[in-house]
Amino acid sequence: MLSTKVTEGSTTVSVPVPPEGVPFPPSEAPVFYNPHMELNRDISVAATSACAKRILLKKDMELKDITYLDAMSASGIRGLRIANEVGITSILNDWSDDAYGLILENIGLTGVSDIAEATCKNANVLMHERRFNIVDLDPFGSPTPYLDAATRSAVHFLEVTATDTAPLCGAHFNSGMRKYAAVPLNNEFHSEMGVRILLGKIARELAKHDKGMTPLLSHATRHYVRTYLQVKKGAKLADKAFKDLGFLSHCEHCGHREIFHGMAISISDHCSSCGNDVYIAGPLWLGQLHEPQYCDEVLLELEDRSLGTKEQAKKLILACRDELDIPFFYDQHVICKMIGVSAPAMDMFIAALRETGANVSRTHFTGISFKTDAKIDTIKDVLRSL
Ligand SMILES: C[S@@+](CC[C@H](N)C(=O)[O-])C[C@H]1O[C@@H](n2cnc3c(N)ncnc32)[C@H](O)[C@@H]1O
Ligand SMILES: [Zn+2]
Repeated sequence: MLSTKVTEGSTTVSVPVPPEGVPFPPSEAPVFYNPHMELNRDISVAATSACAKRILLKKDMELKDITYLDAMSASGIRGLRIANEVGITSILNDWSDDAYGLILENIGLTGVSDIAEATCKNANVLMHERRFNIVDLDPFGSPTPYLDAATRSAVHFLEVTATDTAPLCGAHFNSGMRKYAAVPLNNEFHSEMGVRILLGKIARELAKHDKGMTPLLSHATRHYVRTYLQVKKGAKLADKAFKDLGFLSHCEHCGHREIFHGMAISISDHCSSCGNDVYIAGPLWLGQLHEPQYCDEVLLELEDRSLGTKEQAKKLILACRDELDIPFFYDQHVICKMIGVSAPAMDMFIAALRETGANVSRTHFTGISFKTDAKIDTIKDVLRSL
């Protein structure tokens, strides 16, 4: 295998050069490496370090005794960065022999053999056999085939990437139904819907193992969703998580949205604002996507490090931290089109909406989106007035 050295953060590993003519990202290359996921990995290093510090606050253990499973390692770059840049023990697993060989080579290259272990197993088998303080899933496409084992294996934290955004966001409806057992809506806030469908699925998988979850940070970036969850054992905590599951209705006629907490509930299929038929999505996670204090911990970690995507990462985490805890956003351009006005500058619009007494924030999802507790009619009145 032709290889080249890449450095991310303070870690250098060997990665394959994809054969000529192989489309990018090179999922057909002997071992996968996607340079466009550096942002994802930079944030993972900072976020996992913040998780490790939280474990140390509660447990009498040393940093190197904390275990982090990189369940689908490929070249090992993610887990090796965690070992090298965070100092906890990484278990680097991949079922491909080519990947396993490269992981062994990279452990030597990075000089972390005292806190790195390579395994070559089906991730599901490994996660059913062993428990880890932190479990990280970074599969091709959907993480759903691994969630039963991962939610069983993760003792303190679970980190998940999903790149199957088309099923999650409603563009591939049947596939989304099969994988997530949830109804998505392919509308202007589908990206947030995708995050909430993924979290809803994880909450239900954790509940099977009598575990509850607290989302610490979740973001939809480019072609993927990434989430960091604190996991806690206890049937009551699992039951509590169910209170954060529910449904959302969306009226495409007037733009009104409504949420319904719980699984055994009755939902009107008529808009309470204009009376037209609504679309209903769910079950979704309706609770928090981010814990502001954790976001601050991650920001501190980012500040202390030399990272290729540092400024981009900080901007993203700040946007997540400052987002209102409301389970949907509005797209300013969609509402403007609905009422036939041109879109005003976002800052001016947000200031004017705040003057009505409403809470308003931007979101990390898109530059033209906002969250608010104002009613749709108030939003429209403000847009008409500008
Ligand atoms: C998206 S890549 C991982 C990328 C890597 N985490 C990174 O940051 O560069 C997915 C990897 O999962 C491996 N894989 C797929 N299914 C697996 C399974 N059931 N068990 C173990 N590894 C698996 C593939 O061989 C591939 O190397
Ligand atoms: Zn309506």
